[in-house]
Order: sequence, then C-alpha cells, then structure tokens
Amino acid sequence: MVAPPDNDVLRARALHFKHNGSPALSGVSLGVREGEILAVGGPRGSGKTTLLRCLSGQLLPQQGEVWFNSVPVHTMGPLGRERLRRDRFGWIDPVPVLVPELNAWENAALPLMLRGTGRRHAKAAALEWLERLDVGECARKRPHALLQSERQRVAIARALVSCPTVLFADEPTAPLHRADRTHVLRTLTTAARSHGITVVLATHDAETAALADRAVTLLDGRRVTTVHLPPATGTEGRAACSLSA
Ligand SMILES: Nc1ncnc2c1ncn2[C@@H]1O[C@H](COP(=O)(O)OP(=O)(O)OP(=O)(O)O)[C@@H](O)[C@H]1O
Repeated sequence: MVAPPDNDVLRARALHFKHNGSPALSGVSLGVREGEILAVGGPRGSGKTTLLRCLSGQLLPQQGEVWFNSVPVHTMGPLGRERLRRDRFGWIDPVPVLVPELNAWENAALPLMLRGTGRRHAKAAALEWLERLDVGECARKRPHALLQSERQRVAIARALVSCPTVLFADEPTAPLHRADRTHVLRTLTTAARSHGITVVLATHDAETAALADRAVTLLDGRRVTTVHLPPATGTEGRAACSLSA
C-alpha cells in the first residue's frame, strides 16, 4: 500500500461499491488536491453520493483504497473513521438534518462543541457564520420554526464553522430557490478558498460545477473523461466538459 502524492489531500484508487448487490461505483479513481474545489458531476444515480460517502469514510468500499493524506481510510475501523469525520471533515446533505431540540446557533456550533471548544467561543463563531449565510436573525429559532431554505443555510454554517480540512457537499443548494443558490454557493466557495478548505461538491447542475476549480464526471458508477477549459472572463472557477464514457 503506497500513500498518495503529497499534494493530494484525498485519493481514491479503483473504488468498487455495490448497494445490496447493485453496482454504484465500478473502479473509480481520483485525487483531490489540497485547497481545491472539486465538482463531482453526473446524472442522477451515477454514483456521486456513494463516492462522497466512500471518500469521507461513511461507507467502506468493497474494493479499492481511500487515502486522506497518508492515512488509509479503507483500513480504519468504525471508531477511527468516526473520529476522522468529526475532527477533519464537514458534510452537507441535500436535505438539512438538524437537531430539533437545539436552536439554529446551537446547531451551527455543534461541531466546535464536540471538539471541546468553549460555549462562548463556539456561539460567537456560529453567529458569524449564520450572519454570512443571511440567517443571523434565525439564531434563536428551533428548526421547526424555520423554512427549509433557512434550515439548509444553518446546515451549511454548521459544516463551515469548524473550518474542516475537507468539506463534502452533496447537492448543497438542492432545497434553495434558484435565486438564492448562487449567493449561498458563492458564500460557501469564498469561505472555502479564504480558509483553505478543500471541497468535494456533488452536483448535477453545470452552473454549480462551473464555480469549482475542476470537475470530474461520473456515469453509471464510472469516471468519464474530463477536459479543462480556461477561466472565462467574469466567472469564478473553471469550466470542464466530459467527452466520452
Ligand atoms: N441505499 C441504497 N440501496 C440500494 N441502492 C442504492 C442505495 N443508494 C444508492 N443506490 C443506487 O446506487 C446508484 C448510485 O446512487 P447514488 O445516490 O450514489 O447516485 P447519485 O449520482 O448521487 O444520484 P442522485 O443525484 O440521485 O443523488 C443508483 O443506482 C442508486 O439507485
């Protein structure tokens, strides 16, 4: 087993994963460089979520390797992977999952408190992120009193609050109106770039993928060839298109 190159914070080698016998990933390999925003594109059911779950240690591939820096995630036990996720990774689901008994700032502050940060400091950091995501006024409301789009912004604040090494975002703007998506995505990508957070972003939306530094595309659990295009004037990030399966 050989660790990935130094500039890859994450690397997958020949990943295979089947859900109850049905293939979701069939030999996917990729590297994610430190600090980059990588979009994982592809149509529904192409394996994006399964790939992010394998990369983040939530699922163990049946074959293949996942490396986080020089750590072989695929050989770690459940406790080690749980600790890795708590201490180094952030996660955004397409649908916000918040703790119903906690208000918005307490939800957003959770990752810091789980790492042992004091309540005062955790609250200040959570409030700052809620403000940036335009839900500062919701700080004292519980999830049931929030709109779905507000809950998703709280979930995004929670994912960013601890400045994770890698943030996995699975269709993070799915519950938002189209008009809100660009603002939230820009907040997310700007925050990631300014804090050096590596982002792996699953999306089937080309506009979202265009905010990334690089895009890879899945089709039926396999990577398809990706070509990089130079940055277009007035747009953030670079575009990419897939040529062949
Ligand atoms: N828990 C599960 N049980 C059985 N099959 C599953 C399960 N999760 C995913 N699959 C199947 O695995 C394949 C890949 O699914 P996955 O969710 O990874 O794709 P995706 O590209 O993220 O799709 P979407 O854009 O719809 O979220 C699909 O055929 C899907 O139906």
